[in-house]
Amino acid sequence: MSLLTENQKFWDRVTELAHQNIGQQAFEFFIEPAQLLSIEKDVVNILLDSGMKKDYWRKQSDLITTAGFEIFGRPLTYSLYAKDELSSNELNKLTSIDNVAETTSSETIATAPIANGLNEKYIFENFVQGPGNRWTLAAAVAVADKPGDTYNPLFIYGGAGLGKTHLMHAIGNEILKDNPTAKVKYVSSENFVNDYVNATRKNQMENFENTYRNLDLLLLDDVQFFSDKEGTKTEFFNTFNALYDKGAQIVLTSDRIPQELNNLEERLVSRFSWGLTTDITAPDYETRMAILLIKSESSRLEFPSETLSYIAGQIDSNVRELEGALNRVEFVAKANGITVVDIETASQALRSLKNATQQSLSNLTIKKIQDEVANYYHISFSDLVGPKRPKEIAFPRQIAMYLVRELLGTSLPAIGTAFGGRDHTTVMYAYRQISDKMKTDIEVQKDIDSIKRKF
Ligand SMILES: Nc1ncnc2c1ncn2[C@@H]1O[C@H](COP(=O)(O)OP(=O)(O)OP(=O)(O)O)[C@@H](O)[C@H]1O
Repeated sequence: MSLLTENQKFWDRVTELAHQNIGQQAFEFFIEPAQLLSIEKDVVNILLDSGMKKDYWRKQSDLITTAGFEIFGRPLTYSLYAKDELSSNELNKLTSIDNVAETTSSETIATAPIANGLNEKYIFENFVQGPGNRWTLAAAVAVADKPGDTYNPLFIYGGAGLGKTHLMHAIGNEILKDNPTAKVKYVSSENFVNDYVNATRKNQMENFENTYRNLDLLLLDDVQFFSDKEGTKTEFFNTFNALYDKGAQIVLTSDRIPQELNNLEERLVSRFSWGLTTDITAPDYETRMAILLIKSESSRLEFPSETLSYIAGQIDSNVRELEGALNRVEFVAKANGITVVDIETASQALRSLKNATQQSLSNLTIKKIQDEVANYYHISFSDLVGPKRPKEIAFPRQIAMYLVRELLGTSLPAIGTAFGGRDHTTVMYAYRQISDKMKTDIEVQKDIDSIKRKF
């Protein structure tokens, strides 16, 4: 029997099962107009006439699972497409896919469709280009154009809230626009580790590997938070190799350069440099203004340019905070029935935002700062406050002392006591060292920024 007939048989069985289980009207409305596009490995691609029917179909996994077992001897997952959500180009591409089932696969099949994790809001079109992100944006566009070809892996690093995640999602969304059946997955490093741990616990490693090693595009965010446990590191290494070897695209982000990822193995870090490592730095004034302009357009309020300029002048190192400031101003304006937002309103709103930040710092303690710093640099608390002096420990210690002084205003002798009874001149030296670096060293700025975000 040909594979094509097998597919048809499978689809006939799906509709037959549906007929038996649901009412005639629902059957005619939801099931009959649906079309089988293709069956690729474990995934059945189904085309609906309307996107509003997706919810109904999402609840019909039993039909697909049962028919999958009956015809192919294994459960299948499914992906839904809707004619009214696709451009004619996308539709043509989809409907020209050969209806070939790869029935030879002996892999264990996941029972739920793979969620790609993408946020559709993050696209290239609404990413504002500026001197701080120009090259990274160009690289991201090139990767989306020719995944697996131009820069593989693409490693994006930079400080908090500067658009790394936005660009990652934009790559995924763009690739799916060109190829809706591409297997794309966005995942934070933390969730990758969670998925792995859950899979080992539930004895579902084959599922895990099926999900991750069959991707066309893996977007792995914040690799600095990757667990340093042996098992997960090895799994990540193997996943990386499997994807790279089959030409799948890998995009990674981090708040620091690969060489400073102490949590990952050397052999993995060295692979990151096979592709392109590129950074994003803080937006200049013009870029901040352009971002504010775009974001304020979606509000029903009017923002004269001097107000936007005022906001852009207040927050200069983090786009997420810039957005937060704009939201805050919008909120205060709306609460006061203001439609044209003047500088006075903006400054009032941002004053209360600063107060709120101070409020959150009021719960901060020296111990909390020490713990976060130790955690960030993957050293123990006792090393941080202990006598050891190698650079990997002395530098985090200086950072922690700087933060305690900066955020809590603690006296130098008291800081010395909290760090293992050190002399106040040592603390002063540490504070000066880091203050100087903060003016010129982008890596130190990024580290401090990331640690502060934890508080
Ligand atoms: N150039 C830009 N144009 C438009 N929006 C931007 C730009 N840069 C950042 N943003 C917006 O700022 C917010 C924060 O960006 P994003 O989450 O991508 O930062 P990040 O670098 O991944 O930060 P983190 O390291 O903290 O995860 C998002 O809402 C994003 O859309």
